[in-house]
Amino acid sequence: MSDKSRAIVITGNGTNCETEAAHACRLGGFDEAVIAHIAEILSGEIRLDDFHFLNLTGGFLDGDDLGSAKAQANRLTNAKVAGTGERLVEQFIRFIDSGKLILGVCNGFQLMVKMGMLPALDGDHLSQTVTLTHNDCGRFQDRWCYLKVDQGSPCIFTKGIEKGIYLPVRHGEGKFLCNTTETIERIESGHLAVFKYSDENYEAPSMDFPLNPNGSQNAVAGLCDPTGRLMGLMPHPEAFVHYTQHPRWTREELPEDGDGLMLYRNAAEYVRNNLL
Ligand SMILES: NC(=O)CC[C@H](N)C(=O)O
Repeated sequence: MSDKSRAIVITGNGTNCETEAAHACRLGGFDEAVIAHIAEILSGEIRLDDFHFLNLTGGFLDGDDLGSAKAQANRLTNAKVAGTGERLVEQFIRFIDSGKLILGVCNGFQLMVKMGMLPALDGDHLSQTVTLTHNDCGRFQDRWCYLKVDQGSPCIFTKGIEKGIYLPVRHGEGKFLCNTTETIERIESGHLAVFKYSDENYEAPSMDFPLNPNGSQNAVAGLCDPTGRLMGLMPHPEAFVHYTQHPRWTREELPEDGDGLMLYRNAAEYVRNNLL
């Protein structure tokens, strides 16, 4: 592979925000960010092996039919890559095992949990143990949320975030739920619940609507796996990379960078330091 840091954004079957995700990767410091249709990957034209950072974006995969991202999770788990004899999921596992990074945003987070990539408590990235389901309020939520960061987390994307970040959510199925109490306990004790919906001072996780827009268990908004290299979150970091995207930018003094940019900067730095 070249000495350039390379990000890939997978699109198709109902994704959106791919242009924003690729822009955030470039702004964060990646030398290249390629937007690839899932068909180009399944046809073997583009290989995940040629990239360091995989982005699974937001959207409405298969129209959210069968539950958000469920059909795509089944497709990606079972589909073969043309001309190679291997299943696409083998490319995913090789990607993970070679120390690379994956970020799933919103529909991409839903896809990661439904494929089993997160939280992957025992290092098994293909068994589903948690889900994201219909918001408690019964409606789509489109609003900005305060996300308290867990500073004890192994997550590589959140290094240097002091208290929390402010990002928009746009989803109908963002309620995080675990299959058993043991799962949530292990997520908590491993500091894998990287972001929690909180009050505006990032002091305490909140179960109150609308601070917590969906009723997520333990107010979980984002998760990482035990390696810290795989992360998913319901809010959209790519939607706040510059201060003019903030809802009150004409009235408040804000730094140039939007809060979401930090995740992409950290990813680019990690790749430069560990994978090139
Ligand atoms: N913005 C998104 O990615 C939406 C995610 C998903 N389709 C939902 O509504 O829950």
